Amino acid sequence: MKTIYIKEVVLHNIRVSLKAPFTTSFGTMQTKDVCIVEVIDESGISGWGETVSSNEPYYNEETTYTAVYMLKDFLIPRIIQREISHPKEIHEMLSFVRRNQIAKAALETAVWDAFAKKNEKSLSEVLGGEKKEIAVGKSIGIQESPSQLVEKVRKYVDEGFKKIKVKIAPGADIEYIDAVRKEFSNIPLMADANSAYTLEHMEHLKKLDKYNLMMIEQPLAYDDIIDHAILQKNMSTPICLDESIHSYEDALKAIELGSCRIINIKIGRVGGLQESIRIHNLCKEHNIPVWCGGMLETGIARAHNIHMTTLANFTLPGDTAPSSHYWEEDIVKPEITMNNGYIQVPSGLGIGYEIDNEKLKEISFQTVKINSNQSTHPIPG
Ligand SMILES: O=C(O)CCC(=O)c1ccccc1C(=O)O
Ligand SMILES: [Mg+2]
Repeated sequence: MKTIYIKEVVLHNIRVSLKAPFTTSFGTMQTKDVCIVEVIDESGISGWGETVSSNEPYYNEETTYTAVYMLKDFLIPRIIQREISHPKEIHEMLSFVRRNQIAKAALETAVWDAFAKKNEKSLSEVLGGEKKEIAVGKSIGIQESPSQLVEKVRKYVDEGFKKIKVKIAPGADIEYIDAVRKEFSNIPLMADANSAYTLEHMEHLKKLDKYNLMMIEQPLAYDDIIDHAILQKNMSTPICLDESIHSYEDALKAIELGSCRIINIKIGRVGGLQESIRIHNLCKEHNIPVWCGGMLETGIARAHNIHMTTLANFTLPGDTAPSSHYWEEDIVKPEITMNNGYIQVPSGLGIGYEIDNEKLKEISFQTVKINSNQSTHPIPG
């Protein structure tokens, strides 16, 4: 495989607006700032990544601007003007910085894209993926009433989505799930609580067991794996962890403790594609199915998600809805589309979608070019 030399990194800061506000137990999102990371190698190939954080540290501790800061002052200086023999090395190279996984993933995924392009392969090929198409699910935010939720679910079932995920929180849970199940007795259905409950709610959460849900995602605290193990022993619905899993080590401990039976892998949350692959392989060995979570990404990070989902143990549909479900305008061409609940994996080089440079320029409010280590901090290596 050809190595790449990282000549320059360009940070394009953009602001995007959702077509409709998205409400979870931790808040409502309408717009967000995204830092698009462009890694340019010596032959002029560009690889693309993005920060999948939101502007507020409510899902996890990172925000778009903590990520931008980490990228500029620590992460880019570590890899700029260096030869990279394989992108799987990046995670280790960036490990001198504790956590900040979303910032690391934005850079690491861009290097994977550039490396795949340099070697004239699709991202899926260099990751070792197998599927040519991936099954897609839809994540639905908290609605005003159960009947409004039922209408949303009807719309997405009609569009062909292979899994319906409903956000829940205390006060918007049993009634909502009950209404959906009454109307759709057989659809693949799950709930995501985004850490809205504690063990005090155990008897309440057990009421969900009768609805034949595929899983309940992250019911308890964002950093917990102990209480989840207790809850899992007392609930028949499989627990899926999202927020609690930041690394291979976290996944290993959660599996050993019995904290979950399914894991949602988000490239941003675990610090990149290499760590995602390690978690995927670990889960495969332990018969833990995985699926690809979403962070309301633009087309760039969704493309990474699509390629990652081609790995064999992504056996459940992911939160990788088509472009038209998110932003007023996407920045990839052609936009990501779905057919009967499947997205065809692009076979072009790297992420396989072009960046709409005109649009990117139009919506960038700040562009920063970095082509040398200008950090005032000591950077190892
Ligand atoms: O991108 C998507 O469609 C998934 C949306 C979603 O559920 C989500 C969006 C932002 C932050 C956290 C989550 C989550 O999976 O918990
Ligand atoms: Mg989640």
